[in-house]
Amino acid sequence: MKIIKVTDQQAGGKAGFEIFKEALANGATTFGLATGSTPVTTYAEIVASDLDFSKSTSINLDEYVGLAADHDQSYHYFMNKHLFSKKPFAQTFLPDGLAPDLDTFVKQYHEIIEKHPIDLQILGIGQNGHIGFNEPGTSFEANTHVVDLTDSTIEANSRFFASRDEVPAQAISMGIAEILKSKQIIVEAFGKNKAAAVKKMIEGPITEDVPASVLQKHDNVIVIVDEDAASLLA
Ligand SMILES: O=P(O)(O)OC[C@H]1O[C@](O)(CO)[C@@H](O)[C@@H]1O
Repeated sequence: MKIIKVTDQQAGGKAGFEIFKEALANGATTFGLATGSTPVTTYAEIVASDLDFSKSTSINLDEYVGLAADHDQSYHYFMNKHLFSKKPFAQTFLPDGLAPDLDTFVKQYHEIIEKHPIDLQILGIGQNGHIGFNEPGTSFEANTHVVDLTDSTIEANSRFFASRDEVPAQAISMGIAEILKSKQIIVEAFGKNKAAAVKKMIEGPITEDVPASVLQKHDNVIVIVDEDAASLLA
């Protein structure tokens, strides 16, 4: 893992942007995208740039089950707001939170990922070490699947909802096996509340209890951390 330490999330956004820019220049066509508060500065840098994604494909990591694309807490809404409305891609794929048959849907999403190998995947990390919505205990062999969110994730994400009760209990997430097939991976983490998860991801044992620790097995991972998120590293 290559580690880039930055002063704050703004600088982290610039560092993430530079990796997107280089990947695009080197011919990357398919980008795996994440939501959450972490990647917003990278997306803002992309929006402010003259980079052209109009021939690119994007595939998002996850979506809440039960939220329509126009719900203001859905990840569809997030992506349109922060990126797609201002920087159009040729085609974008996101899990359908309202898919009538989730079992069929997750298989179809897996086929989409197989058909469009991801050149560059951006990830955030949950305080419990989750990547995408792959919670602790998720098999490293898993492909796209339906996840029961843990209390800690529901609690962490409740800050975006009017109340904790409104946070969906389930999500659809790309699986760890699919994430690991990405040619290059960026993990961004900012703030003290990510420090323990960052330490376990980089220095801890590789264990399904800390999903992000599996990234130690990938040969092209760049971790972008601010001083707070890096504060527990050796
Ligand atoms: O960036 P945040 O809001 O801290 O969330 C951490 C991670 O948890 C998720 O919200 C769950 O998918 C990811 O999108 C994100 O990378």
